[in-house]
Amino acid sequence: MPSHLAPIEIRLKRLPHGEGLPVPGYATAHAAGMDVVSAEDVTLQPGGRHAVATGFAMAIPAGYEVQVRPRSGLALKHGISLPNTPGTIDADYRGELKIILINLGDAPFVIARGDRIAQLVAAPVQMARFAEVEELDSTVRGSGGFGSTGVRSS
Ligand SMILES: O=c1ccn([C@H]2C[C@H](O)[C@@H](COP(=O)(O)OP(=O)(O)OP(=O)(O)O)O2)c(=O)[nH]1
Ligand SMILES: [Mg+2]
Repeated sequence: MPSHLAPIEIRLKRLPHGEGLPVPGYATAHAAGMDVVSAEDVTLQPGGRHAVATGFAMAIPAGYEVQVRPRSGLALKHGISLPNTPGTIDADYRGELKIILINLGDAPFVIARGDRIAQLVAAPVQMARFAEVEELDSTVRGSGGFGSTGVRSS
């Protein structure tokens, strides 16, 4: 296993209402995301959103984050997504992990406690700082953006 694939350890605290729920984990050997389940029964109306409890808090090692991503099956079949995807779990956050779900489908979506609702991807964080300057170096692109390279010539 390449060294960058060695798993990091994330301390996990089970909250009282997380009793009996599975620890988030990978469904297959090389899955990128750990499935996380709901700690509550909730119904999302079409267009509705809710911060769904997971029953866990965590302490991510400094220099890492956890990204919260939708599950494609729920997205495709039911229009269930995350309005803030990918959600960002900071290394210094000690509150409960919540999954902000939105129902983009046209039918109410019923979530039962224990249902897998999202997936968690651990990732390194490159810290940076801004150095304010008077002028920036010039490039071929310049200020072109937002589709500037997609314009057809004829
Ligand atoms: O889907 C999410 C997104 C965030 N969080 C928690 C962990 C994260 O560290 C904290 C803050 O998230 P974020 O920085 O995205 O939100 P904010 O609106 O900037 O709030 P804050 O001012 O608290 O940083 O909220 C979740 O539990 N689930
Ligand atoms: Mg923030």
